[in-house]
Amino acid sequence: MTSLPENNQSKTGKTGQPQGNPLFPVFLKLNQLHTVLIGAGNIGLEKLAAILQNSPEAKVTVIALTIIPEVYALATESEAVSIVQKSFADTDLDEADIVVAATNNPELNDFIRASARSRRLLVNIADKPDLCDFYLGSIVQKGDLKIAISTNGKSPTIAKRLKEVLNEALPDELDTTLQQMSRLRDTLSGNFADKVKALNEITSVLVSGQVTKNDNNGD
Ligand SMILES: C[C@@]1(CC(=O)O)C2=NC(=C\c3[nH]c(c(CCC(=O)O)c3CC(=O)O)Cc3[nH]c(c(CC(=O)O)c3CCC(=O)O)/C=C3\N/C(=C\2)[C@@H](CCC(=O)O)[C@]3(C)CC(=O)O)/[C@H]1CCC(=O)O
Ligand SMILES: NC(=O)c1ccc[n+]([C@@H]2O[C@H](COP(=O)([O-])OP(=O)(O)OC[C@H]3O[C@@H](n4cnc5c(N)ncnc54)[C@H](O)[C@@H]3O)[C@@H](O)[C@H]2O)c1
Repeated sequence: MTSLPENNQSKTGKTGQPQGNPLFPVFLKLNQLHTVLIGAGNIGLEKLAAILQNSPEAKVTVIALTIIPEVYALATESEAVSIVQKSFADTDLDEADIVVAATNNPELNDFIRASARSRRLLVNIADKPDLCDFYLGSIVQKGDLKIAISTNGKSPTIAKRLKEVLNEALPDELDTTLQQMSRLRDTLSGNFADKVKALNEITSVLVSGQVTKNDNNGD
């Protein structure tokens, strides 16, 4: 992707590491967690679609006063999604593990955030960075490979464009390589350090630069 004009050089911090996005990425098993999604308009639909595209078996309860037909249609594709047509109440979070809100009411958003935090639940209020404990990312997927992109909220549009660039650039064969490596990993014997060494030697052809010291720590 080409830079826009006046692109500044990235800064580095005290440790020499690049400064910038301080968010810590994680990959959640939403089929084992209960997501409560409040709001079922266009933005609620986008969030539900993003959840189900990534985690088709995600357990989601959608709570909203009005529900657009597309949300019903999407919900029928998954047994783990249920829809409750009602006004949001604090107790709707009693069984929740994680909360995503997409309502058109700023006071309600504040109330949902307060309800979630009082239960120590992580909450995302769509498009309201100040109210979020976490952001949704733009996702590139090739089989078992998944890359999540965040711009630290600076430009979701760039996250989306970068996803498109990477989707084009990454070969579909990458997943074949992943499956082969997974099988090979299962067949390797010896101690942990030997296995890590073997796996790094086999994959060294994938990178043009030198093997770094971190390649041997097995994390
Ligand atoms: C990645 C993605 C994931 C997803 O939502 O699934 C995502 N937004 C996507 C698209 C998108 N969102 C918006 C546009 C219109 C263009 C524009 O405004 O830029 C487009 C582009 C489009 O639709 O074309 C509107 C928007 N979004 C936020 C604000 C508020 C603000 O910035 O202050 C406003 C203005 C609202 C207004 O003006 O009222 C905020 C957030 N949006 C985030 C995620 C989080 C930061 C992620 C990061 O760190 O980069 C964060 C902070 C919180 C959150 O919502 O989680 C998804 C890409 C899907 C894909 O890959 O295709
Ligand atoms: N639609 C867009 O393209 C867009 C783009 C950027 C930002 N936004 C913002 O995102 C927010 C959501 O947008 P939208 O288009 O999905 O709105 P929407 O009006 O279509 O949907 C809002 C949802 O919130 C629900 N809701 C409201 N009060 C409720 C309550 N007390 N209890 C339960 N549910 C309740 C409604 O029933 C509805 O399902 C808005 O604040 C909007 O300004 C929308």
